[in-house]
Order: sequence, then C-alpha cells, then structure tokens
Amino acid sequence: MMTDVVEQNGGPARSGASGAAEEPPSSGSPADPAAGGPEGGTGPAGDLDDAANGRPGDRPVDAGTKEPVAAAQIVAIRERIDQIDQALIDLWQERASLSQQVGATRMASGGTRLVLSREREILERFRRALGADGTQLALLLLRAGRGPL
Ligand SMILES: O=C(O)C(=O)C[C@]1(C(=O)O)C=C[C@@H](O)C=C1
Repeated sequence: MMTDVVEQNGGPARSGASGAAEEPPSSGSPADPAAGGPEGGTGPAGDLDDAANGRPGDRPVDAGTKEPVAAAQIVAIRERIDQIDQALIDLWQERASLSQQVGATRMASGGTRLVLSREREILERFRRALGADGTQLALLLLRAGRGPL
C-alpha cells in the first residue's frame, strides 16, 4: 500500500476508500449521538487540556469499542503509541533543524544548497527499510529540512 504524501488541504491522509472508518463493522445505523457527547462542564477546555493526550481532561476516551476489557487494553496500548508519536515529532523537528544548520553552513562557505548524492543515499536507506512508503517518508523528511526543491 502506498499513499500520496502531498496533502494540500492539510487534512489527514486517507489510505482507504471507505469514508466510514469509525463505524463498527456490523453497524448500518447512524452514529449514536450519546457516544462521545458532552460529558459535563468543568470550565473552559483550554484550562483542562491534558498535555499527554491532547484531549480536554474531562472527556472519556473513545476506544472504538464498548467492550470494557478491550477498551482498557486499547487505552494501555495507546499510551505507548502516544509516546512513540511524540518521539517521532521531536526527532522530526531535531532533524529538520540539523538539516537547516548543514545547509546554512554550506552556503555560507560558498557551497551548494543541496547535495543530491546525499539525498539519494537517504532515499535509498528508507526505501530499503520501508519500501515505497519509505521513499515517500524520506521525501517529506528532506523537504522539512531543506525546503521544497
Ligand atoms: O547532508 C547534507 O548535506 C544536508 O544538507 C542535509 C540534507 C538532509 O536533510 O538530509 C538536506 C539537503 C541536502 O540536499 C542533503 C541532505
């Protein structure tokens, strides 16, 4: 599976054709308005944002299932997913910053903005490890540092 990386609208990338990804498999009815509705106010959401999960602190987790054991497992696994996502974000930003430093150093010394042989090496490393999606990921990674070609 390969997904186009260019999302001009800034929205989430879609990898499937279905527009009903949050529906349970057997559900043909509209979403339950009670599920995920307001859960009682305790003040402005801005004061309650939970830095760990980005949700207002008083909102219950939507695990996508009503089965409590499965829901608890999902919540636990999501903790690690959130840690990984944060690490990816931190590393992404660190890499972009380092790439900009390299570019500025090179150009200040009369060098080129880009070194395409180095970019090919990086693209190949990602392709070898992750396949075609790796190539797309590396293209985004490179663009985050040196800007668009
Ligand atoms: O390694 C370099 O020479 C860089 O400038 C960094 C970097 C990158 O982000 O990896 C960015 C631009 C170059 O064309 C090649 C690689």
